[in-house]
Amino acid sequence: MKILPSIASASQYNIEKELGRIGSRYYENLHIDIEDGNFIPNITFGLKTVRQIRENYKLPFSVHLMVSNPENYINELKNTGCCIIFIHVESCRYLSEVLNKIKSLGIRAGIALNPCSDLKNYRYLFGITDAVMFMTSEPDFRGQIFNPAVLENIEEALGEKRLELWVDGGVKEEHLEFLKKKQIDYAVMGREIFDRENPEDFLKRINYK
Ligand SMILES: O=C(CO)[C@H](O)[C@H](O)COP(=O)(O)O
Repeated sequence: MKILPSIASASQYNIEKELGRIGSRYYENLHIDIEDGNFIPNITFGLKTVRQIRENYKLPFSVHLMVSNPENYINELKNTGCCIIFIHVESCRYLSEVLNKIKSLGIRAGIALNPCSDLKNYRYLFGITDAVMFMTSEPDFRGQIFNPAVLENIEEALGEKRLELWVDGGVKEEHLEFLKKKQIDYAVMGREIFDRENPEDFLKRINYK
């Protein structure tokens, strides 16, 4: 399992400095939550900020669109070095259309599920989606406490299908063993990384042990 830092949980006042604190050696890509104040109440980054980070930072981005109408963001993200874009299953009507649009740009496409959504209802997308992300807490400032119950029925929902599995929300070091047992491939971590005195050392320790 690989750990990815989520820049939305860093100090928004000091993005450049925060990127310096995590360096670029000990993780695969930078996780960016784009939140629009509509799909969820909080607002994080706009596309202009994403483009400016791109100009000054070399690793790929995994982008998590926590927005209404994610289809409006896809073209703009084309040249920003995204390795994967997640759209929320609750955010638009025609999910397969948006996933195919992302893939047509040569970017991997994933579905993200809020804690209340049941993966079983999205099995029809298993042939299209490259990955599934489970929100392991409610998004935004709603406590964001890791809830293991979100992952209770994933084996049943997945059946024989082997999809790349991600988790995001409230993940702490103490949850990593449980997540490995659940065969999670990527765990996104925000506060657990950026609230540390030396986040780069932490990434080195958990990703390279
Ligand atoms: O910001 C978020 C949702 O709004 C995400 O949950 C974030 O990527 C992870 O943050 P944390 O690990 O601090 O819960």
